[in-house]
Amino acid sequence: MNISVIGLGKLGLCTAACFAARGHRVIGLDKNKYIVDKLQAKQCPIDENDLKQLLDKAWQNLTTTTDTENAIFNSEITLIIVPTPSGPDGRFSNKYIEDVLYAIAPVLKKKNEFHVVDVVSTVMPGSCDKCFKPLLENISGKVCGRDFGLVYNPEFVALGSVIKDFLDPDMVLIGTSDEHSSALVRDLYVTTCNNSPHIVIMSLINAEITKLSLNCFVTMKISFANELASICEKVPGADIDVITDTLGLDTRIGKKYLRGGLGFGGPCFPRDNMAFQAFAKEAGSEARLGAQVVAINNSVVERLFNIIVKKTNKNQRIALLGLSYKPGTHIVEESQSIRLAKRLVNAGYLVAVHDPEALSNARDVLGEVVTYHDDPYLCVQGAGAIVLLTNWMIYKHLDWRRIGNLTRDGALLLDSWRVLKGVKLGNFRYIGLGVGLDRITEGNPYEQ
Ligand SMILES: NC(=O)C1=CN([C@@H]2O[C@H](COP(=O)(O)OP(=O)(O)OC[C@H]3O[C@@H](n4cnc5c(N)ncnc54)[C@H](O)[C@@H]3O)[C@@H](O)[C@H]2O)C=CC1
Ligand SMILES: O=C(O)[C@H]1O[C@H](OP(=O)(O)OP(=O)(O)OC[C@H]2O[C@@H](n3ccc(=O)[nH]c3=O)[C@H](O)[C@@H]2O)[C@H](O)[C@@H](O)[C@@H]1O
Repeated sequence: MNISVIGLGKLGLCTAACFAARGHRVIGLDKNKYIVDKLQAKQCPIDENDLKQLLDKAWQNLTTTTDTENAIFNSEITLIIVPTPSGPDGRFSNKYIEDVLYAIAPVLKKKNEFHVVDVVSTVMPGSCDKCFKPLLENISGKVCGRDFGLVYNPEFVALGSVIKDFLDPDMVLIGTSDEHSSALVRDLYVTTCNNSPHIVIMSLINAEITKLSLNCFVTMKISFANELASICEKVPGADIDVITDTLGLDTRIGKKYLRGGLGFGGPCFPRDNMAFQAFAKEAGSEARLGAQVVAINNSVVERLFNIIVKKTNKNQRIALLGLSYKPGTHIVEESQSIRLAKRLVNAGYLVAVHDPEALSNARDVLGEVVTYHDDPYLCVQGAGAIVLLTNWMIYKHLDWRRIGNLTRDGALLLDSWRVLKGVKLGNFRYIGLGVGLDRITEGNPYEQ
């Protein structure tokens, strides 16, 4: 098929590369000159697992242009994958999508063949029917569903595994204005995915609500696990992992995204929850669970902070290991670790931080109020407490006996994801978040 993709960022370029590597002819368009120049030089401008190798298979079918008319005339479907930033009220802005639609609509007016406009960006429910469709119809003078098609086709991919998730999805969601458009988009995915996903076709509004509610449901699972973890902490002998691992065996629940720990962060989950609440309010209803999911997530940082306050002296250095919102990325947007760092600094603690990839991004957000370390052993030197935050694999494999000698005697070791369970440790007071203490000994109550 002939596809155009407008917006070649973290999701758009991976999408374009997947289609092109599977033999579809793809025209990519981005307003960022750096991205276009790099692609024209056959270089990969985005840091995402497997993208470089996929592009090697895609180059022969992937061209770039800065001309919208060229992109529309030479394709049957246009995917729009531009940002939809959140406003202060939690709603996503359609500004960038509208910019693209204003450029596409006059071309639709001129084009005689049927063309499908496929919005992939995450949008507020109601955007397609109330905003995109009237905009395109008014400017093109054509009728949506008859002369051109409008599709809402969000992706369920996580950063770091965008390509794997894209090629092996559980489902493909297609909201559509008409059957012809959904059939075209379905064929595009059938000929691209490695597996045979469920392909679900529905109205535009239902697809918009489905995308947002899926992310909110997943975060509800995470917050459930974190609430359970906070209860387990108070119960001698209780262990969050033993319980959630077993809960996950029930197919009504499932194991994925049920890990108690630091809570969720990043550029997607937190803002999707806020948008869902704004959407419910706008619809004259209320997302009561959603508000609790966010409150429980915020309280994880408070739990960590309170343990640190209780178990250390203010003049002791606190070493935070892991700053990105999850391992495998340098992104610190809405990172729980960054929140904890700010909370500690504001309370007067001396904070030292380490991360294998996110130090530079963290410095942009935190400034010089903490000390930054490339070497974890230097970060923990003389610390009264070490807090294991983002669960990078390297932390499990550090020489913990050596670290025991570098830190203060009996330093607190607070392990958000319990990665050190079973690891031989030095002289620490070890606390796994979500683990109740079954041995209370005077003077060193948290030793396990
Ligand atoms: N990154 C991800 O894994 C996921 C992203 N999404 C959604 O996809 C959308 C895009 O996200 P990302 O790819 O992460 O954003 P991004 O910021 O990495 O990329 C967006 C790209 O669009 C380009 N752009 C903006 N306005 C344009 C215009 N008028 N014409 C041409 N290009 C334009 C920008 O230059 C940029 O390269 C957002 O709505 C996001 O919520 C949804 C699921 C996963
Ligand atoms: O809509 C989006 O844009 C995307 O948002 C998330 O993707 P992403 O934010 O990249 O990352 P995830 O790997 O899902 O992790 C999100 C957060 O949840 C946390 N998490 C994950 C799993 C878990 O059991 N517990 C938990 O706290 C992680 O630590 C991380 O902070 C979704 O997983 C994607 O399906 C979706 O397409």
